[in-house]
Amino acid sequence: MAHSHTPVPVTARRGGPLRGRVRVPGDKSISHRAMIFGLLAIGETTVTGLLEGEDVMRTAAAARALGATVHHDGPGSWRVRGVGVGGLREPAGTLDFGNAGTGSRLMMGVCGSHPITTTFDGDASLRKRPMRRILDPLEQMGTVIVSQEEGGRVPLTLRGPKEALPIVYRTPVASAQIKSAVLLAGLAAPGETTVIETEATRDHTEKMLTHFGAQVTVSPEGEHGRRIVLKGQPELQAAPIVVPADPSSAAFPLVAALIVPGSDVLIESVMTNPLRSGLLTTLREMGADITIESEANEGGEAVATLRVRAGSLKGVTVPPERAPSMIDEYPVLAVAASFATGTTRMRGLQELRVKESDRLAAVEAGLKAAGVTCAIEGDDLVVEGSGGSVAGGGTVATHLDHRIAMSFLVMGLATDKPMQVDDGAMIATSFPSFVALMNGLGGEIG
Ligand SMILES: O=C(O)C1=C[C@@H](OP(=O)(O)O)[C@@H](O)[C@H](O)C1
Ligand SMILES: C=C(OP(=O)(O)O)C(=O)O
Repeated sequence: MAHSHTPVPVTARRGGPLRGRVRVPGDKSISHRAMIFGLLAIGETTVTGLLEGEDVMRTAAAARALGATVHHDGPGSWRVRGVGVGGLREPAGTLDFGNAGTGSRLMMGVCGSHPITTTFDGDASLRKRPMRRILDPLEQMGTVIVSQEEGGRVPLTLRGPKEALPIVYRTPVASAQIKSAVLLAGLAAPGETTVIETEATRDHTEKMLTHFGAQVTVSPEGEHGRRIVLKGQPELQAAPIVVPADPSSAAFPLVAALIVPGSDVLIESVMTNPLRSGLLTTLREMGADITIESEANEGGEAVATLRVRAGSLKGVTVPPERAPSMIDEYPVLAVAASFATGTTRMRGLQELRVKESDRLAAVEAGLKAAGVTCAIEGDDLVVEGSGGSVAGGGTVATHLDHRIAMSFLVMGLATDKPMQVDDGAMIATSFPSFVALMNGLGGEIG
């Protein structure tokens, strides 16, 4: 599959304070799931606020290939007419998920429990990411792995059983993608499918299963975990979906406003689901000036308008059990930590090694390119804060990783010398309007 693109270098430089009011695009996790639930429901699902990033568009294309009718009515507004659980059509070609771990892994769960053969592929980043974590439970449910690249990588082909077996599955690592793949596979199985997680991860799949009429029970498991039980073979009924603004995207203007002196920014209606809010907790512990201007509910999720003002930050230790609730925000937290006074230790980051890039290594290299002292110690990242002034001036290798690109562009808005990233093309996977939005606040990115 041809995936080469011409790298687009992008530079960020320090200018005046950031000022204004913004709303970031719809949540990526919920947007993928909107397409997937739309496909699996009977009737027409309407979606508003959908993230129209490349990752979600891949999931929309896969939903079409599996039999859904997908209409785009206007910005963020979509309609999906589904085929129902059990009704998937065997796709004519390979399902190409590009850069998207979430889309590919959740769809493996969907397809793997249906009696069809499906081939999954993606870009050079996705081809490096571990899929065994999805294939293992699927094999227990009766899926045949027809072919796979070494170590369970894409391209890979699945053949689903006539009727999937329900399982009880304890996720080996804290991962909403594993949990969701097993629950989505369990939809096609008779009886109860159970997922047990030791650390609670984002709960969008459970909430949307309930919203679409499935029977799901969630109970606590140990100190931080959950047990989720799904009754299989429900008839999912189409239901409207309102996608709230993505806290993982909001993290970029948020951290930028904290580190660019004199900034005062309002970020509208950001989803504050506690399983996604670890960054807010951590930044507040660091002394960040973040206040809530208003609170509301959008599509069953709490949202809040955040007012963020620049100010001094202090280093903190981030406990490992907080990782699931801020997993994608560590790169930009490391940027904030570079400007803080004192040391920030982020503990238990092993999962960062298997994201779009090895984010532990990419963050360490980027911080060093900017003149920041940092180290990886086991699974921890330790950043020595500069107390406010960071040299910058380096070029950061982004390794096809949108969050690495955006994090170091945010950094460049506050460093003494500009920061360049080698390729900004992947920003379009999750936040296509990033550069325009940041520049609208007064940033100098281009
Ligand atoms: O379920 C989801 O929507 C996601 C789960 C997380 O991945 P893991 O499940 O691999 O931790 C996260 O990093 C990803 O961006 C989105
Ligand atoms: C890890 C991420 O996404 P995915 O796993 O869907 O590629 C992310 O968006 O930071």
